[in-house]
Amino acid sequence: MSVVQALYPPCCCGILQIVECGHSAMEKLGFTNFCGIDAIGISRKRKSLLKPIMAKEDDGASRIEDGHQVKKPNGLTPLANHSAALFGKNLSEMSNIGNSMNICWHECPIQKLDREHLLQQKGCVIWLTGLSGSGKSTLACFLSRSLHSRGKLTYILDGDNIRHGLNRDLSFRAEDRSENIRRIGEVAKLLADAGLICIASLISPYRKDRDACRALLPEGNFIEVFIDVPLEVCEARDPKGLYKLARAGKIKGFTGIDDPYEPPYSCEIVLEQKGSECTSLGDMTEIVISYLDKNGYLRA
Ligand SMILES: Nc1ncnc2c1ncn2[C@@H]1O[C@H](COP(=O)(O)OS(=O)(=O)O)[C@@H](OP(=O)(O)O)[C@H]1O
Ligand SMILES: Nc1ncnc2c1ncn2[C@@H]1O[C@H](COP(=O)(O)OP(=O)(O)O)[C@@H](O)[C@H]1O
Repeated sequence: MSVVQALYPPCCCGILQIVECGHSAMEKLGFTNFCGIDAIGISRKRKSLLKPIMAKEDDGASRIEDGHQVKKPNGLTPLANHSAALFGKNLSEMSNIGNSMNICWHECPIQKLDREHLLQQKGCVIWLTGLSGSGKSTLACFLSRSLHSRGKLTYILDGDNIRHGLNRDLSFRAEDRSENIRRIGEVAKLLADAGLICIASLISPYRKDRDACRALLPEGNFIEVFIDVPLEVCEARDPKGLYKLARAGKIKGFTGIDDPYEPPYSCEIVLEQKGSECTSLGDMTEIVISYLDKNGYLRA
């Protein structure tokens, strides 16, 4: 008898279970045998859907490979590489990421391109960065409305809004801002992979955090838009009265006052003021949308 950790039911969305299967049950339930290991499956036809991830043969002993004992903390031993090859998978795909041990990436036959075809657009992230009061949230809404009217699916990730839920545990200390941006970057990546035009609108004051989000996405999928509005203008707008509080020392570490904002060295789009005039929201929207159009994001 073998113990196999496999997807059950054996399909992409199956639940990972440890299944014990013996020879007698095997035939009755249509279990299959591969590489000397009895494992659960529906039929031989569906064998390709069966993705055993780790197995421990019933002697319970751990294997020695290259002079090392191969045993995972949960007591399961990796399948031999020839088993992995049978499924077109290499055991090196088993990963430890951060604190997550023994995890494995699962592919689905419906991919980003299929979703893009359905939506007739290309999934991407428009990353709006700039000081508080520079107009990020307003532009995000203008963009969303304009794209919506062209039949394009968008979703806004607004820093302020995400801090009401997913990121409510984060403060405005540098490391928390970084974590805020990292999480939003990861969510944006998922939305872009879903085929959406994701509009992320957050101060994201540190260059390295924005660059890290860019690095999460395929080349060309991260469109950084710097809303370059001077501090004096933002401060004069002060729609929430936060600059006033920051100047009075009632808010510590306010971006632009006593916390830094690092403008991008190079980014896809810079929306600047024209002299003392603010670029109109209509013009800003048009600049971003023509960039998307010219670069093929508005078709599949
Ligand atoms: N200390 C400090 N510094 C900057 N901003 C502050 C601060 N405290 C509260 N706020 C309010 O939080 C909004 C910014 O949230 P973000 O998630 O975009 O910030 S960051 O990217 O993590 O820096 C920001 O919203 P916007 O004005 O829309 O940018 C402010 O309303
Ligand atoms: N291009 C613009 N010209 C003039 N006022 C603007 C422009 N963009 C935004 N505003 C105004 O500036 C204020 C701040 O805009 P908001 O979108 O809340 O900025 P942010 O999200 O960057 O804090 C709002 O009162 C908004 O109406």
